Amino acid sequence: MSGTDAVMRRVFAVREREAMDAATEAALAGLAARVRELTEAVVHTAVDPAEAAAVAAEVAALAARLNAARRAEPPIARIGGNGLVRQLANPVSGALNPVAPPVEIEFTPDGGVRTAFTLNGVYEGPPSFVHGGVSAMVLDQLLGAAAAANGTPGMTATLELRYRRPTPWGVPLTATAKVSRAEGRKTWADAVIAGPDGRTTVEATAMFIMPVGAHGDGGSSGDVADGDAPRG
Ligand SMILES: CCCCCCCCCCCCCC(=O)SCCNC(=O)CCNC(=O)[C@H](O)C(C)(C)COP(=O)(O)OP(=O)(O)OC[C@H]1O[C@@H](n2cnc3c(N)ncnc32)[C@H](O)[C@@H]1OP(=O)(O)O
Repeated sequence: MSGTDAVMRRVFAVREREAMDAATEAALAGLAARVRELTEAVVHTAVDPAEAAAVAAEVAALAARLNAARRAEPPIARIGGNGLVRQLANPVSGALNPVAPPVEIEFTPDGGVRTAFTLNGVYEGPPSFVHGGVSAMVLDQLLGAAAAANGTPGMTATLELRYRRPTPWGVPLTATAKVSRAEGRKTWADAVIAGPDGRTTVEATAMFIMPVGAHGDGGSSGDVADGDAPRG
């Protein structure tokens, strides 16, 4: 087990969960993608009530088929080649979670993280624009990934959002995050979401705290990953 692997497991108390083979993961990712399409269709559909009721009955039957064999907990945690925990069913980035857009996070050469994504009408808040809580969720995840990429993962202690202008849905968005400071168990990071014109729509600052004991020494140090810091 790598140093980062061990720290991430302690920080997030990742328990061993039932292993998932690649074929199952691919099949469930495909299922989640179809359910995302279904969700979008439900939000936009204009079919008549009888048709909506008929489809609801079919969806209930499909849920019953899936529930015929259940895991006790969502599938989690694969440690990626970069040393970061990949949550397969994370609600922001998990390919196996239909609620997730999903937002795919990549590492940047400067030690930060970035993502390019498009949110559809499922995530609408004000008419034509993304719900502010959805932007916060995406930014929390991205900021957390930046803290982890810095080798100083933790729990979100504070998350401050500044909504500069509305974030449109249905168009390509980008978001970036980077750690600004790490002291002891605390790590601060900044992030922005930008619209297709490159203008910032939301800014965020977060502080993450590594829980006591996560480092295995009472949590007094911020250099959690030592020489094994995850970098993309
Ligand atoms: C499986 C995992 C996958 C991960 C994938 C990678 C990407 C991850 C992406 C994840 C993204 C999503 C991530 C999520 O969704 S994380 C989920 C959302 N966050 C939480 O649920 C956190 C809940 N809170 C806690 O667990 C504890 O309160 C924590 C751990 C935060 C601190 O409890 P602890 O007992 O350790 O604290 P302490 O009392 O010893 O205080 C220590 C110091 O900290 C200061 N302080 C404390 N709290 C706050 C506060 N709220 N604001 C400002 N300051 C605070 C305090 O004054 C003191 O300062 P000082 O006196 O020393 O100066």
